[in-house]
Amino acid sequence: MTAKLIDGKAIAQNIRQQVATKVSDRKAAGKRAPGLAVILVGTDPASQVYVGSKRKACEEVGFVSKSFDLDAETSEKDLLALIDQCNEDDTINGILVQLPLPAHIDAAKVLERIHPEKDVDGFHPYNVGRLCQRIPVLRPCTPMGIMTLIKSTGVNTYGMDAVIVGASNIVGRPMSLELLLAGCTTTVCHRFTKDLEAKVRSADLLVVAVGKPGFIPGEWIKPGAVVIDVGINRLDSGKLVGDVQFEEAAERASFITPVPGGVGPMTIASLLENTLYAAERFHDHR
Ligand SMILES: Nc1nc2c(c(=O)[nH]1)N[C@@H](CN(C=O)c1ccc(C(=O)N[C@@H](CCC(=O)O)C(=O)O)cc1)CN2
Repeated sequence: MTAKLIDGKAIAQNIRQQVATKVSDRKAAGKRAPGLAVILVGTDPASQVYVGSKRKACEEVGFVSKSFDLDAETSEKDLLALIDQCNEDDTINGILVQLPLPAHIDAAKVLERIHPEKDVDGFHPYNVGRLCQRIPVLRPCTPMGIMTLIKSTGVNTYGMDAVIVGASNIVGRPMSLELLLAGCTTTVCHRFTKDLEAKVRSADLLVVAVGKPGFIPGEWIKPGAVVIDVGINRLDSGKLVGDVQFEEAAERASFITPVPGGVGPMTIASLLENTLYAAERFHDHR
């Protein structure tokens, strides 16, 4: 392997430590611990794991974590009423609704109901619009964490050709806005993209978020490229792998994220940063 590994686990741990120190300073100054409401609808096993990790991370940094576990049959109306209640609650600084939601619930409507100042996932149209206009406030957690990883490499992103494979609302689209803000010329690829191989081969910086194991062959990687793999795919053997063929890609890239231990831990670290930011910027006067 010639690429340097970007150690997301270690970088995330460092952020968590910094957040914990700030929370304990707040408490020493007589301020309330930030509160995060984590809402899970249904019993999707992966969502249960992620929500469990988020709640544990909150407790470890000294936040107050409020858990709402709702039945898969919960109506959209009841979920919206719970969000209204959290919006009104002064002890809650951040509200997170774990995705995906069951099919009978309109996710866009639910995310739009969260008050933008408590939208620590950064999915509300207000916050996405702010990022689009180069005045970000609360930023979507996975792309925000990826920007922290890219910064840690010391590479200068200005003028880079960045290619993103995957155009989801959670990763691909906000990622394109982050990279544009960081001076990249950005291409977003999706299922209708023609000649994906040529686009990937042209990338100085490649972000892949499609959820298909080994989808990008290592030989497509441009020599010296920075490769960020967002995919987390569990094989029948139980092994976790990304969307990029890691060993082959690592022979060509300059920097690469591993799976696990790359982007995943940064999603939770960014959530903690956003929750602390929301408490300090919007709610300390209460
Ligand atoms: N409301 C949200 N829902 C979802 C988001 C989100 O940001 N907000 N993102 C994903 C899932 N996700 C967080 O919710 C998430 C995914 C992965 C990890 C992580 O730490 N992964 C580890 C491996 C964990 C494992 O063993 O499975 C890693 O990559 O090292 C954290 C959070 C969808 N929903």
